[in-house]
This record gives sequence, structure tokens and C-alpha cells, in this order.
Amino acid sequence: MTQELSPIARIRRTGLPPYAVVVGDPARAATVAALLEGAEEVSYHREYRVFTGSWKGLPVTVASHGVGAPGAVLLFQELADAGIHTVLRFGTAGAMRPGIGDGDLVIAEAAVRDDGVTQQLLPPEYPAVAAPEAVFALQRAAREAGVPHHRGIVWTRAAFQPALIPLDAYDRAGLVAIEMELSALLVTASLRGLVAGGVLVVDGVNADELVDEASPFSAGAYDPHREVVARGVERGAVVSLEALRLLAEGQAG
Ligand SMILES: O=P(O)(O)O[C@H]1O[C@H](CO)[C@@H](O)[C@H]1O
Ligand SMILES: O=c1cc[nH]c(=O)[nH]1
Repeated sequence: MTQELSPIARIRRTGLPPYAVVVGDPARAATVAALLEGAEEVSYHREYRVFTGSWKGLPVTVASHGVGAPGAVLLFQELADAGIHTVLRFGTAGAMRPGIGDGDLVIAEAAVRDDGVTQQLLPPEYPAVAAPEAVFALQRAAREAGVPHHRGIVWTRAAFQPALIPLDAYDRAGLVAIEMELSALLVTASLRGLVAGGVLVVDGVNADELVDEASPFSAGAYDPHREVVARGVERGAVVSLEALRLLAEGQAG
């Protein structure tokens, strides 16, 4: 007999709204859910906290996936098993280009698959690309909300900071931002036939630049707990939900 809940994230196997926003932080899931009508926490197991509710009449799911792609990919797979077909990751990231300010949004066109898990699932040459309609929906939502935003290729990397091994191969390749889970979502989405994309609030520069030479295993001066980031999160939450609505209404372009 099929169990009612999924094995790892313990999410409902049926009945979740098929349009979803996923975030790393369980507290951010609550922040996004607070914008919904009739928001309800429907499950919370490990780092996977799930809410449902309604955004301007569209039923949505909001779920957290924790830090790191190996754990996140388990949620993405279980969301796909539960019938979710459209997923936007609303995360935080370090900027990798001059001119991108703290609290700005970065809309991902694709991601470098340095995530530490998808290489174990399929060959590394397979691309991690966002659905074009998700990119356009996020861009339109950001533009209409008047939020500063940038577009480009994101570096998804398993290690938050490089410690003793320099990992600077992508520094001069024009990447826009660095984070830890997006490529795992994009690859899962391609394999499972989902529409997926990502929008990230900039919370500083690439953590590589903050590594303390004397203490290379610490996160250095990384500080995502600032007012400018919190304001970016508030704006990004609206942009994510609005982009889902545009996608549902076929108005992404
Ligand atoms: O804020 P979230 O969505 O967790 O995203 C970023 O923040 C975490 C690192 O602090 C990593 O999960 C990274 O991807
Ligand atoms: O994953 C992350 C998030 C913010 N800043 C970084 O450098 N990396």
C-alpha cells in the first residue's frame, strides 16, 4: 500500500497545489506563506517545512529545502512525485559581478552544476537551464514591482567557501551570483518535465571573497542578517508569487 506521506520530507502525496515556491530557510517559508490567503502549515519534518495558501486566487505550495543540494534534491523529487509541476526557487546568493547591490534580485537563466549531487545522478555535461517562461515571468514580476534585478548564469556550488582549495575557475566567466541548490532544482525539473526557475536575493559578495586567510574554515564576514537583505526578501517573496501567477495565467512574456 502506498504511504500517505513521502518517505524523506514527509510531504503529502496528494492534494498539494501544483505551483510552488521553494526556499532554503524554513523561516523564509513562513515569511512567504504570511503573504498568502488562508495560509496553513501542512507539514514540517527535518528541514522541510511546507505551507499551502492562495496568492490572488492561485493555490500555491511554499516549501523549505534546507542548505545544500543533496538534501534539497530529495524534496524536489518528492514534490514532483506529489504532482507539483511548476517550481521557483526563491533563495539568497552572493553577487559575483560589480554593480549588483545587496537586496537586489538575481534571476537565473541557467546554473553551473557544481552542486555536489547531480554529478552522481547523470553526466556532468547535461545542462541545468531555467524554463524560459519562468525567466520571463520573474523578470516581468520584478520589473512591475520596481525591484532592481539582474539576469544571468548562477554558480551552484556545494562548498560555501573554498577553505584550502581555490575554486576560482568561474571568476572570469561572467557569472552573476553564487548559491548552493539551484542547479539541482533545474536538473530535476528537466528530468521530471517540470517548469522551474530561480530568483535570488543578494546578501553580500561571493563568500570566497570573505574567507579569512588566518581562519579559512570559517564563513568570515558573511552576514545575511541585515535590514537591506530582509527588505530584499520581502520584495523577492512578492516577485516569486507574482511570477507563479503569471505562469499560471500564461502571461509570462
Ligand atoms: O537562503 P537560501 O535559500 O538557503 O540560499 C543560500 O543560503 C544558504 C547559505 O547561507 C544556501 O542554502 C544558499 O543557497
Ligand atoms: O551560497 C551562498 C549564499 C550567499 N553567499 C555565498 O557566497 N554563497
